[in-house]
Amino acid sequence: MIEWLVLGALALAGGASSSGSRSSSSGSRSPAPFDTGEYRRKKEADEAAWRAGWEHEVDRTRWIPQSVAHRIIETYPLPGADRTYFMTSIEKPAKLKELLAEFAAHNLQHLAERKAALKPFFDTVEKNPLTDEQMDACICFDDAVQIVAAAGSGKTSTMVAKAGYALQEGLVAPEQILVLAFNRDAAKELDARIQTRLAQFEGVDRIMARTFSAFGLSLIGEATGRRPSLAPWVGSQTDEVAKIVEIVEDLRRSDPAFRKDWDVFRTVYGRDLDRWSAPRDKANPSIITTNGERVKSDEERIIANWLFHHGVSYEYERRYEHDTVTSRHGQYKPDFYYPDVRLYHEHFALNREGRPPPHFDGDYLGERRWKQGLHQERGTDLFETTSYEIRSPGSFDRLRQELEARGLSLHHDPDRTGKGPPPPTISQLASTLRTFQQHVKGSGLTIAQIRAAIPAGSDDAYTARLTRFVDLYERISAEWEDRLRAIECIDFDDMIVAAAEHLEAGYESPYTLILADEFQDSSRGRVRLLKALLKSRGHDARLCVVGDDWQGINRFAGADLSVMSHFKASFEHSTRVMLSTTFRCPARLSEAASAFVQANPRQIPKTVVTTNDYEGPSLVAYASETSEASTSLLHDHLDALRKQVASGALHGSNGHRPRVMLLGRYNRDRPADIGRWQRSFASAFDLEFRTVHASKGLEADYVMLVNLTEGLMGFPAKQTDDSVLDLAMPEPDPFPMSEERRLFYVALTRAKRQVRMYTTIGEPSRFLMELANGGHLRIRTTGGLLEPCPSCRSGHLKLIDGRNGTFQACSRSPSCRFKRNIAVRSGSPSAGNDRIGAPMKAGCRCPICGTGTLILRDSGPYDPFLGCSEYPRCRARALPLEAARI
Ligand SMILES: Nc1ncnc2c1ncn2[C@@H]1O[C@H](COP(=O)(O)OP(=O)(O)OP(=O)(O)O)[C@@H](O)[C@H]1O
Repeated sequence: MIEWLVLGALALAGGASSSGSRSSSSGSRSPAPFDTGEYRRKKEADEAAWRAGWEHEVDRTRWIPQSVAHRIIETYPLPGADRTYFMTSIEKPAKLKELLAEFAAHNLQHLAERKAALKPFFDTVEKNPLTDEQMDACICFDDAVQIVAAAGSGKTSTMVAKAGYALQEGLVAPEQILVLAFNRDAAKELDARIQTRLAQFEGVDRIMARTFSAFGLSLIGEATGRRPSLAPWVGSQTDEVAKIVEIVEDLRRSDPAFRKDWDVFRTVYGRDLDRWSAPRDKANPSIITTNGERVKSDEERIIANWLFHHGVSYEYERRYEHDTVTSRHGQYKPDFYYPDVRLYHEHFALNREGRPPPHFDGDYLGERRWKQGLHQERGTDLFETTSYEIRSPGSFDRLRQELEARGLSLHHDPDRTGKGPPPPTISQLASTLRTFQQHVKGSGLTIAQIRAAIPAGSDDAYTARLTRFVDLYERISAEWEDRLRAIECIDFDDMIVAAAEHLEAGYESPYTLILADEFQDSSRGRVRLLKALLKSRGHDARLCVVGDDWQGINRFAGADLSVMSHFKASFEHSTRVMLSTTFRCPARLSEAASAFVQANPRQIPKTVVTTNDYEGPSLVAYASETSEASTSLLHDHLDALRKQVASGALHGSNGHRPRVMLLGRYNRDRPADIGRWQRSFASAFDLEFRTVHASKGLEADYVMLVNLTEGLMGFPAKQTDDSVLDLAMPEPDPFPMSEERRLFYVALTRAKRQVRMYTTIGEPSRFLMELANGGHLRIRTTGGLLEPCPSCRSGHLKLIDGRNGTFQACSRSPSCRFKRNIAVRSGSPSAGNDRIGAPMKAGCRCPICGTGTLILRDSGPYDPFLGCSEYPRCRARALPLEAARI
């Protein structure tokens, strides 16, 4: 549905006509206290004269864009003379609304007429006849149209058809059409599709289909007569990151102050902190320091890493030197102890006002007083830090002073290695810096503006890290610019900005229809370029962008998803059109994927419907003991598919060979045997491996998501949500892992039939558990089903043989304390049975009576079941684990 036309529908329902002459009584909001015949005639004459003044500006054989109504209201004095400023300010908005409704009603009829008249064209312009909403998107020629599309809704078809529609109707000449794409492959595909599908139009080869960058470069060349050169290292994310690494290494060599700042940042502040006010993510139970200790909080990890890299000898949670066990207190273990100077150190999660986070329960401040009193009473030394202090710029100043005052000498050693996870590498940080730089340059931000964006006084902000990051960025980006200048080159961000500047300074663009694909991947720099293209043509250019904010996965390359939600604010007189029919995913898959991605309330809501009536299971998951077992299961499944194809039981969709796509979060997820598998299954189906990023825009019958586990290199990946990026964003997205969530959505929506997910029992991905929790799938294991924990929603339930019988507990214990008694008294009274609510292993202790043993009974009229050895005294029954296997 086209947003604006709702107004037209209302106008039509109210009896308004779209003809040029209208009675003022139908829409004018002017008060008429003495509405005599003479007054009415005068009013009608005024209205007719007013309309006659501007009617030549309106082409009623075409779509009338909203800007026409706005221009009329601004240019032509309202009907009737002698208006006061006050009357005009009241009447103008009402008259504008009336005119917009009138034009919307016209457009609604125009839409219906053109659909009917051009049916043969719309049925053949693409491979499949266009749907109603695709035709709407083609015919709607508003000033700026935003097509918000679902995955698999035929975005490319719609773009091609829109260019074809414009040519068919003579709205533009081929050389006035500009099609912009995000990357080279997409630009090539669009160009090829336009050349084949629109071959009947003369001059179709003059349609310009380019990437934003290639277009920017040629525009600068035409505007200045000197085409600029791109630096040899730009264009590939890998090369750009390598350049940052080179700059960092050079600066470390040449500047000792930089070296120190960089090394301290990498080893102590390299990883981000969770928000102070949010409960800790239970899916991440262990926080491990570089030295290898398991600590209770991220802030403790940072303190420990600072101590470790400064060579301070410390003990974490060592037993206090005095016995403190009473009826109320256990043995006290202070957070840190410095044996060389006999100093205890407690770190408290307190904000600037001295309050603990809202989710803390218990008497946290009382505990603190107890600890302070204890040290005073026993005459031991206590040093305290708080969250506020550690997160503030001078985070470790007091601790350093205290330790040095006691005679310790501190030396930072960035190369010290421990048993725990090492700090991020130069190249990992360089990647974050490059992404940050793309956002900063794309938005034209200055260092002062970035510094001003560092939140002051917020409990959650990690200002110590943000400040240091911006200091480093300032040095590195200055060096980047120097190196560009030295070889008289520019980078892509400069190029987009420079192209926009030429247009803004008066260079006239020849394009009157601008189509931009994958708009969700645009930076603010690209939006500026599109605005400048429109402005350079005055009123006769139209923009149409196609995007799916649910598939915004290029933040790492400078994309700023807020361009989608801010479209209305960025482009005057815009309209939104939805493409909500997917031709790809089956209903259940589409529903699960839509619910999953919309868990983030920032995503634009839409209801996706599907034309795919595949009814088999569209989402299945398998958890194995090890990743090797998981790969072997995947191979078995591929072999089973091969057999089904060979026997004729399975075919590809639309008469094609079946296509199977293995997807991984990283390249390293590629199965080692993929080459061999491709050869041995070649007779049955096409098989390939891709990263999820590289699968964008593609589809397959079966999608198999491998290595779907938690962890640093898992899915979701941990390092993509760095909060430093928020400093360069107009509207940071506070929803955790939002970019990874969208990436997962992209993976799910590649499948035309089924998505199979492969994980391990120990570390299933939280995304997978969320789907299981939402009832969208069941996770199969070799031992039965993996039931998600209803409390933390990221762990799964395990059977535990306890002193008082068997119970279920969360795999994330002790971080998640969920426990459940599995005995359920639900047997019918006549049978008198006690059903056990989870499949059990034969031979384990009966959870109902606690004394008997569960024995497999497989004789008689019933399916095999486990019964208690104490029968008939105990009538417990359970499903055996083996029978639960699917
Ligand atoms: N009107 C239509 N009727 C039937 N099938 C269509 C129609 N339009 C497009 N399709 C088919 O839908 C599938 C998805 O199209 P396409 O790849 O263009 O979608 P997309 O919106 O670009 O997808 P994604 O956003 O996931 O990259 C293709 O197989 C295409 O041929």
